[in-house]
Amino acid sequence: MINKKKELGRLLVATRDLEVDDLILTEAPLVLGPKQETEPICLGCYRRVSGKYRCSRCTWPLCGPKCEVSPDHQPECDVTKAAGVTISIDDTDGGPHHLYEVITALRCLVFAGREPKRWRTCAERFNTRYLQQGAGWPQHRHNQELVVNVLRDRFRLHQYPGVDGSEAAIHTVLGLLQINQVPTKTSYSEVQALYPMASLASHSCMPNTKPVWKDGKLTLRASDPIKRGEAITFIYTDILWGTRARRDHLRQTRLLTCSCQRCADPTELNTYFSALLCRRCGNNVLPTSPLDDYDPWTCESCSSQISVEEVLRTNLALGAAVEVALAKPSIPSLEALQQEWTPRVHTNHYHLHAVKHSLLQLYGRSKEKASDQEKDAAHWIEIAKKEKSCKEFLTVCSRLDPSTAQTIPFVGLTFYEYHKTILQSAQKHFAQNKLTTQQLKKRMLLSKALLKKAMEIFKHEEEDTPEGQLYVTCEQEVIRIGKWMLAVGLV
Ligand SMILES: C[S@@+](CC[C@H](N)C(=O)[O-])C[C@H]1O[C@@H](n2cnc3c(N)ncnc32)[C@H](O)[C@@H]1O
Repeated sequence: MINKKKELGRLLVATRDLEVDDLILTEAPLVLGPKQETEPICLGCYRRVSGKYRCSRCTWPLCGPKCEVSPDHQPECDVTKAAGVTISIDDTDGGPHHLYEVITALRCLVFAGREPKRWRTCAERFNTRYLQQGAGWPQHRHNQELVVNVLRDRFRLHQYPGVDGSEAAIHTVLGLLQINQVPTKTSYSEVQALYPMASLASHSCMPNTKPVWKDGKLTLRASDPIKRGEAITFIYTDILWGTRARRDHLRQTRLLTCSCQRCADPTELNTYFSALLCRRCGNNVLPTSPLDDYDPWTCESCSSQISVEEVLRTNLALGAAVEVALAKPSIPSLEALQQEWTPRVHTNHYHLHAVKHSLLQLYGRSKEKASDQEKDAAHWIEIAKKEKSCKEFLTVCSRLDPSTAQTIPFVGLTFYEYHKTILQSAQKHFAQNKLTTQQLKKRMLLSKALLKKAMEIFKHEEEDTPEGQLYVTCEQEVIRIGKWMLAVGLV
């Protein structure tokens, strides 16, 4: 049901008490398209493209002939062909390509021209805060140069029959998209979409829904119990960022200031996800009043304070170092980074959390397929570190995202990596007569349970995605462990 609240505007509320996994809605998008900033992707299915295949009608890079006739691709295909434009995107391996910035706005305008009544009914409900900012909005100049001018000068959208391609109309759809688009994870990449209902859901950093994209539709299920009358919420930022980073991002992209329970909690649900360490006594330094951007941070123990500017400088420097290290990850470089920064920030700090996720995949990998004899002391040290990192990573994620709805790739993969540590050390200790048969059986069952946890998390993922493939690997591994248990007489 659509409701209204002074501080939130329109919002969706539950019309009855909902249990976890209860269906809230299933709906097709009004318009779906690439995010404004995106790498070259197929405009039919949203896979990364190599650039080798071009649409025979319009020359946009696609992944093959099937996508030429995809209904999603038709608006820009028609407009590009009519304008006689040849698309030249040569560097498909590089980063985002500016030409993609026009696509979703163009699709909205074509849709508005073809189905004016449906567009108007929905657009009237959408939030227009961005539009009220007009040319004062920092994105306005960027949009003018890279979307409005391109759509008019190159694609001649204003001359395309039945479409309002005026500057004002283009800025309006860009404004509506900015605030009301729902990040939508298709099988191959994250895109943006406007939905008649889902676009009205409000934001929370502790969202209560689980979005699943299947067969061209968004299905929304409850990820937490939701009481009748309570808001249905999404997260419009990254759940694995610290509070200041999330709040800044939300203010810049959605013009909203979040004050949810996590944002208001200095410890971020007991994770210490943004905590720094005190230079004087080494204890946690936390925001004194987390919803105030200018208040200094205070040490929990000795009460000494750090200015917000220093906090931001520290996060910026650590973030930059992590970005460099993760671009070419290796155990020595990531461990060196951890060692350098753990005296300054909490071990759960969000930037170090990302480092941990990379390390937990790297540990034990080089000798994973080696024979038992080849697995030396260094390998077993790595396995011990891997197990510790997996446990720590999962503990933090379970507090920030108990349902795992928002952290599927990270948490699912970590459960998979975790099972390897239990399996390998159990087999080693059994071979060394350090485990009884019963203890071995318990370890094997734990290892299988971890795999099943990963499978549960990946169960909705398509088979040709990395997560879908990992689901299959987990399934095969469960069978392999079962056979091994049978062979050694454990079952
Ligand atoms: C996707 S729209 C949601 C529908 C919107 N409430 C409306 O009135 O049309 C996002 C906008 O809703 C408002 N909003 C959503 N969640 C909010 C929150 N947690 N705190 C403050 N404003 C919020 C902000 O104005 C934000 O830009």
